[in-house]
Amino acid sequence: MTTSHTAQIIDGNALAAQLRADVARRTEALKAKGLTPGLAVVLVGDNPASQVYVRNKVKACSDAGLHSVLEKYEATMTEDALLARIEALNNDPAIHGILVQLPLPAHIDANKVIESIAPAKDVDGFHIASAGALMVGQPGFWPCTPYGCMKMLESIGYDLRGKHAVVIGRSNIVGKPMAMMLLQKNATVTICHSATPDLKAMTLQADVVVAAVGKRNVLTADMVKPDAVVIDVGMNRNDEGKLCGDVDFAGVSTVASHITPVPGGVGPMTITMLLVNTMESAERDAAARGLV
Ligand SMILES: Nc1nc2c(c(=O)[nH]1)N[C@@H](CN(C=O)c1ccc(C(=O)N[C@@H](CCC(=O)O)C(=O)O)cc1)CN2
Repeated sequence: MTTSHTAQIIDGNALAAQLRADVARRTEALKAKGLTPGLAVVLVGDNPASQVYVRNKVKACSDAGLHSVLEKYEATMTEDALLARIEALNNDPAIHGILVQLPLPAHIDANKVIESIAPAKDVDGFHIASAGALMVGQPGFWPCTPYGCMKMLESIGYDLRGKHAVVIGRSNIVGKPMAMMLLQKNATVTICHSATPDLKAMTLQADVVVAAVGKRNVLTADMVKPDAVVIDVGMNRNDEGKLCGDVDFAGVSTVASHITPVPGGVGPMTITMLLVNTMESAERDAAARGLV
């Protein structure tokens, strides 16, 4: 007799809705004390995907009751002009979070721009001060995508202590901070990347796999230990043009205990954690002003 196994899906849309409802409640509480959380979203250029993301961020703010401003600039904007705008937002008391949508046009140094954001308003968590704070376990903003992955693990009551987590991908905004967050929860962490000689040998030892490479079918069923938890951060298009992740979802679902889908998994959590970080920033401001 054969038994078929299907992993439980961790539904990013449902979890995002719960977290956004909590942000909305906290926003109301802050407004009652006279402070409205505010987010500035800065877009330079006309990248079509970026236009959709910034629209979604502004809408998410308005749905949760946060104030937001969308600053859109031509692709020809100079780096100096952008730095001047960020300086103004750093000094604007109505703004608790600043995000500059990436990618930026090639003539602008993205690192320089990110480093110009005041760490206290770095709700994307991309500033070196935020990365350093995460590394040493100090308070600071965590980058939204890996932070969302941690919330997904928390949502299934997963205890990372003593577990082996394998992160595939070493980007500054997902892979590296993801590894630090898992380590902070006492997992044993392995980071794999394009120069890892035998990826399968690593993933077969993993209790948790986070795939964040940006390449289809990086993780297939034969590479997964039975009952592992699989988090898919990838966003790719298949041959039919349909959105898909880095993981062979159908195959891996027959082996894993839990899995995140694409779309509807990590993606919706990214914008949600941006709201959470903006709310935290506003709450810190309220505390500093003696309002709470
Ligand atoms: N300043 C930033 N720039 C960029 C970030 C970021 O976090 N901060 N991340 C990405 C883009 N991004 C948000 O900006 C983002 C990407 C994808 C999703 C999402 O919800 N994906 C959905 C599918 C959407 C679709 O159907 O196309 C999903 O996976 O379910 C949200 C945000 C680069 N730039």
